[in-house]
Amino acid sequence: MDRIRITGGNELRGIIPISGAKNAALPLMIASLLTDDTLTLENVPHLADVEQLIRILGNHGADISVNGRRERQSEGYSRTIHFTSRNIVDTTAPYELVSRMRASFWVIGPLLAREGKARVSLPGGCAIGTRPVDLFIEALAALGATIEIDGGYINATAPKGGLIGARYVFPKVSVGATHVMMMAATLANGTTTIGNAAREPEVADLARCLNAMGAKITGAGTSTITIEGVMSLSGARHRVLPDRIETGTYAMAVAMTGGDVVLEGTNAALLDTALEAIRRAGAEISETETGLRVVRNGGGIKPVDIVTDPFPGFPTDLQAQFMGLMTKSSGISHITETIFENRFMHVQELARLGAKISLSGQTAKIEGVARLKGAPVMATDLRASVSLVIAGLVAEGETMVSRVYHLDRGFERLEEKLNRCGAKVERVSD
Ligand SMILES: CC(=O)N[C@H]1[C@@H](OP(=O)(O)OP(=O)(O)OC[C@H]2O[C@@H](n3ccc(=O)[nH]c3=O)[C@H](O)[C@@H]2O)O[C@H](CO)[C@@H](O)[C@@H]1O
Ligand SMILES: C=C(OP(=O)(O)O)C(=O)O
Repeated sequence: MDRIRITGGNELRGIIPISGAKNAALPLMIASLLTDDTLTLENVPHLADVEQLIRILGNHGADISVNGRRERQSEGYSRTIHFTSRNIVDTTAPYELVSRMRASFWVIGPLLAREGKARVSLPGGCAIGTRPVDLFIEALAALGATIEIDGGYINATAPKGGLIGARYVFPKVSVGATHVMMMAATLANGTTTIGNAAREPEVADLARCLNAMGAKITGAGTSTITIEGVMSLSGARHRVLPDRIETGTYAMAVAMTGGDVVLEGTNAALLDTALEAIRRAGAEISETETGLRVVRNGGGIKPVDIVTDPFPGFPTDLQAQFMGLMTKSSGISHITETIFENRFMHVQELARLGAKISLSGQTAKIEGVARLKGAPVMATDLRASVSLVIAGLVAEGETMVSRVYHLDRGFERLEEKLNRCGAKVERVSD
């Protein structure tokens, strides 16, 4: 199993190309099941989750071809991939495939809308909370589907004439359930209105792609989305938007080590709240022609309190990384997690490096320390693992991160991107 060895103490200086967003690419790939035509996606990141979803879509009958090419001068590595699901050969998404990744459950929306039925295993994904699927069930039932849970699977069946447009207000904001209801409603009879919809940029990106395929969606990116059902969707070509979580992660890494880095191919509007927190922590962030420039030349790291929230709030997917940054601040900061009930597993691992963190319910209190010291640590989930890398970049000596398969789910060529900017990060295969 691979591990990552970080030798701390180097500033970051240079250019980091930002990849296409994992959390946009996954629902976009799933949307290809809605049409018998070809959906071409550009800027798809090369990640374990993308490879796993390729296997899942293949199981439903998708024909998938990849054009590998380097897309930007300073070496972006994302790929263009063509997805063609001429026929759906299987409407079952089996446990062995779905249990490894939460987003694979979302195939339920397109399968149900196009084929009138779907049998999908209850999902897996990062162990950051219980992560129920009640909102998906309610949303699909609102469109007329009959849902049964049987042997760890959800069996969903559409009415004879297909799904029926409806008005549904989510009792709680859910990114995944918004994606699924929006996809399912594109082929429903009549108009669907989704209230209290997730406003994440990835939802708006999915709607842009669906509209390019012939869907009639307005309001995506706001909390009310309207979808006028159409008879069928066609193929399209769509570019995946930049990864705001990768952007925020590297911005926090620079704030941590000090230095001067341009994050290429991304933009501030994707993560305003997080950038504001990083600025308050002491980094300067400006927009450039090619992306975002992050600079911290001396001045230390200031303590900043944050609370995670659905977009446009501070993203839960950047909470662990921000905690990594705060371990070296000059005072006391508080981080409150409101989205997932078990997303503090990085606390005990950061403590191995010398961080001083105490937990009270959903709030962590971080007392900044003058020095962190390298140690063996274990990645517990995707974003937790990269918080250990951020801490390792300034820890004295060597930090060895194990279980890096978590990291490979969501960070494309992390070692290479950091090393080009002066870090010392090495993958060790046992
Ligand atoms: C692949 C992907 O895009 N994953 C992201 C997506 O996950 P995901 O779509 O799974 O997250 P949700 O927005 O659905 O979850 C938000 C909250 O709603 C709860 N909930 C959700 C569905 C449901 O049926 N019932 C229910 O109670 C969840 O347990 C959680 O407490 O959004 C999360 C919140 O921004 C991010 O952390 C994940 O990185
Ligand atoms: C939690 C995440 O992914 P997933 O929803 O697939 O578990 C994530 O991307 O941080």
